[in-house]
Amino acid sequence: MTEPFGARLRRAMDERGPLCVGIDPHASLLADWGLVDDIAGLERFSRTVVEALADRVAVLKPQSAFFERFGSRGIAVLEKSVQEARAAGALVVMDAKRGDIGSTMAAYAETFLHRDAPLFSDALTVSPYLGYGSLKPAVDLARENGAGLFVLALTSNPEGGEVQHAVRGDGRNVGATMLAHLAAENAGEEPLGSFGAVVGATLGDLSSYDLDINGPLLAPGIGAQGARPADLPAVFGAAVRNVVPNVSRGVLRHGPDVVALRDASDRFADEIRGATTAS
Ligand SMILES: O=C(O)c1cc(=O)[nH]c(=O)n1[C@@H]1O[C@H](COP(=O)(O)O)[C@@H](O)[C@H]1O
Repeated sequence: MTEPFGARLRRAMDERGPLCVGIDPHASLLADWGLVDDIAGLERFSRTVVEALADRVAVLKPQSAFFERFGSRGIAVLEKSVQEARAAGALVVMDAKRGDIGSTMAAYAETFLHRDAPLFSDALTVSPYLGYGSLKPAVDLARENGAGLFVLALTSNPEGGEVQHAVRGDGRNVGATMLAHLAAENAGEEPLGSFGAVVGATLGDLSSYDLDINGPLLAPGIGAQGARPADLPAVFGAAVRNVVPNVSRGVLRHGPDVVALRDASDRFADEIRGATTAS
């Protein structure tokens, strides 16, 4: 049986530190790197990030949208990036934020979470806002294939609150409910469950939430969205040990020089280590 994602992630976090760097080939970043906004530019950008970072960070997170905008050739670049990043030792979280119902959700799951699929990734970001239960085909297939999910619970963007902070009849808000579902999913798993939550590092004090889901907390928002590694202990409290902080533009803007990308990533990794071990 394949080792579950949660166990593989825990080991990677212990060995490499918890930083997740995004592969987000924005048109503006391609321009800053002196690349044309075309398939060759996309290919060069992604290859450079993988070459620079896949052997040192725990997780790389390609943002599918930036590849999809080039159509089938963009998807081919995404496939190659995922495969090369995994071969170099990074875990890959595919950021595609999929969410659908029944057999359609099952097809999305087959796309990213079946071990034989060309886009197989260690984990996938998913949206539970068609109802947490709609994610069941993805949960099941992830379990079968040793993969994981990151479920959008409390997102980093200010607009997220109108859905996620909505209070239900039982007095609990929607985001807290998603965390509770994940805690149930991960119950009894050691050393860490495979079903994570996305919880923005930008959100300030989250002590009113039970973040103890026995699973990873993907924390985007550091760098370009204004959060800093030093904020992590105040935002996450004791759950900081399970936080996978994500930085995309904050690292990528230092390219295309491979050494500069590594230095930027190492600086974030050091700051995160300093902030989270001091807590
Ligand atoms: O699921 C995500 O990764 C995600 C969730 C969220 O709440 N906020 C968020 O910014 N993200 C993603 O994290 C990355 C953040 O990029 P930067 O703001 O450039 O560091 C982007 O790929 C976003 O799509």
